[in-house]
Amino acid sequence: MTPAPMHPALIVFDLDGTLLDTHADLVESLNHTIAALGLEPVSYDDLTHLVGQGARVMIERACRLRGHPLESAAVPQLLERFVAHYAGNMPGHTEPYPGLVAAMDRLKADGYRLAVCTNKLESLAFGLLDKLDLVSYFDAITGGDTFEYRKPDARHLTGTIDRAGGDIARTVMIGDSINDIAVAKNAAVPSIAVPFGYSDVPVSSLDPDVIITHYDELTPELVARLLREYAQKVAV
Ligand SMILES: O=C(O)COP(=O)(O)O
Ligand SMILES: [Mg+2]
Repeated sequence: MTPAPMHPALIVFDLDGTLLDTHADLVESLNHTIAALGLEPVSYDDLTHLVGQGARVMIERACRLRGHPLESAAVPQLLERFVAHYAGNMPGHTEPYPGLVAAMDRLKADGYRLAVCTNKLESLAFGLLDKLDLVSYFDAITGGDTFEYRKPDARHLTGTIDRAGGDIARTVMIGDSINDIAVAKNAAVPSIAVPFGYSDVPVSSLDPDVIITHYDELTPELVARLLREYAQKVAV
């Protein structure tokens, strides 16, 4: 009997703080948004506590931080202000992290598929990756509004895997913060954490399977080993 063809292995990336260093533009657009309410700007240090659940939650958290909790009716207009500013300035100061593009080239040359699973709005994620000429690397790009659920709900990751034509048993999730490692655990997928993003706690405390400090470490061999070891661990 001919064995069933294996799905190509898939690497699913978080976006903000993982693929791209977006912090300067997030802070700028957030401060532009809350300035409409006369609130003092937030800083990069604040961002690690504000980002993670998409723009709407980031705006709500920033206003609360500045002592101005929002009525829910006020949110849509502020979200619109944020999106218009952010989309109008893309790509701004945003850049891929060092070594990312070379790592993606290496993995694709080895037959890996790549996808993005972010809590950023899908249109902003797609638009930003497009401005940076990175869209063609990915078989799927899903955002916090693509489905009716988002990270850390396992279905955001499993839905991304389906769209990318991947197989959950041959998928690795890579991210910078708690939602990414939690979604991987919730979906029973191995995780890689990067410490250069926007986590408000050390990534080691999130208990990822591997931590890489630079994309030079993201090799086909590392991913293959991680998939092998995770499968053995689950089988025990
Ligand atoms: O925009 C956010 O709040 C989070 O985005 P991320 O999931 O790509 O880190
Ligand atoms: Mg992130």
